Amino acid sequence: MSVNSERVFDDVNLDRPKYHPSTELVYLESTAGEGQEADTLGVRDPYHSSSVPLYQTATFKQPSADGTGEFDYTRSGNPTRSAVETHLAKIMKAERAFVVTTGMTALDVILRLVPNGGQIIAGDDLYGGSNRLLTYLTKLGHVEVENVDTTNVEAVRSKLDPVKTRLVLLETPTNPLIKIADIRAVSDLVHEKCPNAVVVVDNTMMSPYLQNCLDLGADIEYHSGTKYLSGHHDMMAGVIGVRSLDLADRIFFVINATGSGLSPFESWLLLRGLKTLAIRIERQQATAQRIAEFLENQTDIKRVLYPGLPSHPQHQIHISQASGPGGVLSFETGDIATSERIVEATKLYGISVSFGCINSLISMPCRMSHASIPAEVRKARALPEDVVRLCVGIEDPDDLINDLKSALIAAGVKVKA
Ligand SMILES: Cc1ncc(COP(=O)(O)O)c(C=O)c1O
Ligand SMILES: N[C@@H](CCSC[C@H](N)C(=O)O)C(=O)O
Repeated sequence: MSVNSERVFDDVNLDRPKYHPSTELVYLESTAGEGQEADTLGVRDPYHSSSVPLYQTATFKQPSADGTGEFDYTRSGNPTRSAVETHLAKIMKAERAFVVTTGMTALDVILRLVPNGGQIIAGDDLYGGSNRLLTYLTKLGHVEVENVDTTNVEAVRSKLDPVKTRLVLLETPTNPLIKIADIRAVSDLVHEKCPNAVVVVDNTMMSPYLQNCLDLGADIEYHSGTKYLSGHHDMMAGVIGVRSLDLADRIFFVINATGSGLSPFESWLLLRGLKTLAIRIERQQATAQRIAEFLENQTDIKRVLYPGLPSHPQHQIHISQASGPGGVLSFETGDIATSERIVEATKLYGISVSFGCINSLISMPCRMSHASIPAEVRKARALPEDVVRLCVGIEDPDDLINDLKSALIAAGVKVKA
C-alpha cells in the first residue's frame, strides 16, 4: 500500500482463494514477487516470525528528502493494517479490502460515495445504528432515503429512479428480524435500471465465510468486524470489500482524508481473530440450528426467525446464496413481559448487545440495539416489541439448550422436551 493519499490502485491480480474457506482463513500468503525477500501478506520480516509483526507506529522514516518510502504515516497506511486488508480481500473475493475503526465507520465511508441529493434505498428492517445514520443524513438534507421491504424485489423496483438512485443498501439476514434479500436478483435489477447506483450489502451476520456478496453481484460488502470476524468482543472494527479498482480508489481516499483507518493493534487483533472464524462459526451455527428447532417445537413460542428452518419464508433463497444459516436467531413470545422474564432468567446467555462473540448473548432489540429507532417507526415497520434475539456462542450445545429451557420454565412458558 502506498503513502500517497491520491494514489490510484494498480491491478496487481491479487491471489484468489485456492483452498477451502477454512484453510484460506489460516493460510497467510506471501505476496513477494520473484527475487524479493519472502514475506507474509506483504510484511517483510528478517526474523520470519510466525505471526504478522505489529507496526505500532504513527510515522515511518523516509529514505530521502523526497519522501518516497512505502509508508509515511499510519493514517495513510501501515504494514499491519495492509496485511489484514490483503488477507480479507482474498477471503471476501474482493478487488481490495479496507479496515476501519467500526462497522458504523464502514457505512459512513461508503455513504460518502453518494452525492448531495442522491437517493438511497435501504431495508425496512436494519440495524438501529445504520437507521440512525441514514436518518441523520436525511434530516440534514444530504440524501433521500426510501425504506422498503428488501425481501420483495418488486418493492425495490418500485422505488428505483435511474437518475436519483445512487446506493441500494441490503442487510441479509436483517438485524433483528432475520429477513433475507435475494442479493443476485436485487443486484441485477439495480445494475440494469440504475447504472450510477452501487449495491452495498451489510454482511455482518453471515461473515464472508458463509456468504460472498461480491460473487453474488454486489459492488460493496461491509462488516462490523466487532462481531464474527474478530469473535471475542474485545475490539471494534469495520471492514469494506469492493469489486472494482475505481471503488477502491474512492473508498481509500475517504479513509485517508477522514482518518478512519483501523489502528495497527486493532488490525493485528482482527487478523488473529480471522484465523478461527471457520471453527467458531461452524460450532455456533450447529448449535443455533438445534436451538431454533427446540424453540419451534414449543407451542407457547409464537414465531422463530432463523434461516436454517425450512419454515423461514426465504429459506430457499438463503440456502441458494449462503453456505450456512449463521449463529443468530430471533423469536417472539407474543408478550413483552414474558420475553423480559426469559431474557433475565438465562444464566449462560449474557444480556448484551452485539453478536458474533464466542459467548452466547440474549437481548431485546427494541430496548437495546434498536432503541434508537423511534417507537412509532418501529411500529410502522412491524418490529415487534416482544422480539428476543439470541446470539449463539461456542459453549456446550446441551448446556445452552438446558439453560434456555430452564429460563422458559422460570418465565412461565410451557416446555415440551
Ligand atoms: C448488522 C450490523 N451492521 C453494522 C453494525 C455496526 O457495527 P459497529 O458496532 O462495529 O459499529 C452493527 C452493530 O453495531 C450491526 O449489527
Ligand atoms: N448503544 C449502542 C447500541 C449498539 S447495538 C450493537 C449491535 N449492532 C447489535 O445489533 O446488538 C448504539 O447506540 O449504537
